[in-house]
Amino acid sequence: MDSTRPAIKTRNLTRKFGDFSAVDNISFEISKGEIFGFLGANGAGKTTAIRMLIGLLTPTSGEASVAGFDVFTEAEAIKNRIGYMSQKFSLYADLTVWENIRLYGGIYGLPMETVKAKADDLLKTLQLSDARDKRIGSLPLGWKQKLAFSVAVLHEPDIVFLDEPTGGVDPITRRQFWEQIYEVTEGGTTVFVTTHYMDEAEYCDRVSIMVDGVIEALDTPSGLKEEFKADNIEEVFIELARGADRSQN
Ligand SMILES: Nc1ncnc2c1ncn2[C@@H]1O[C@H](COP(=O)(O)OP(=O)(O)OP(=O)(O)O)[C@@H](O)[C@H]1O
Repeated sequence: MDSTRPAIKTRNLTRKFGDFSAVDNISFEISKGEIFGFLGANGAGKTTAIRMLIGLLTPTSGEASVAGFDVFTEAEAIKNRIGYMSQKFSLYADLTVWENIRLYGGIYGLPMETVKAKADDLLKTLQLSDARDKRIGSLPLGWKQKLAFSVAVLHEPDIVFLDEPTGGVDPITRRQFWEQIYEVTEGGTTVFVTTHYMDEAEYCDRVSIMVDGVIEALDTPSGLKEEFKADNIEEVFIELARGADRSQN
């Protein structure tokens, strides 16, 4: 991918369901290798935005390109250049660790030799070599998440989309997960991540905060704290999300 071109670019990207604007004119540019935190309360429109960016949902209006491809006309090309992981869509619980890696390697079109070599490497790095033939369903959640991330970047995508990747695990396990994120960005991969954990927002290069479908703030964590005269991102988030109609929080 051309390093001068934004990894993701949107302009007035909008998705309506009937008269309801789930995502309302969002605009931003994300650089190659950037970690972009996409925050918002429940129902803010994060998943809808991600579904448009990964080519699963057609926008109602606006523009967006991902890895240089247009979301309206080149959705298939986008799918080949991205990785995706969410709490809801991840690895197959009934397959073993190795079977999952092999399956995804096949889906991504990698040669079997490459898949084997990558599997050896990643299992060693994650200290999971002994779990190679264990069913995914039998592993602790934190391991499943680390493995799901490794599988989502197996094909060395330009961009990886992570939708609440660390839900339900302790802070130390989440921190280890973020070490993996930093590692892939060193190789130039761009990370687009949603989270409800505000400490994780501080780990991002830039953060946007979405309220009722609209991006209300977008800056570096330190820039946001300065702008809102807050000690941490949680305070900024609460200040903005307080006015939301959609959130139950
Ligand atoms: N297919 C759909 N039809 C109608 N409304 C929808 C549809 N998908 C999402 N919505 C609505 O759009 C709004 C945004 O939903 P979305 O799932 O994008 O929010 P979110 O920020 O990802 O929330 P969460 O953090 O709870 O996952 C919500 O009010 C939701 O009910």
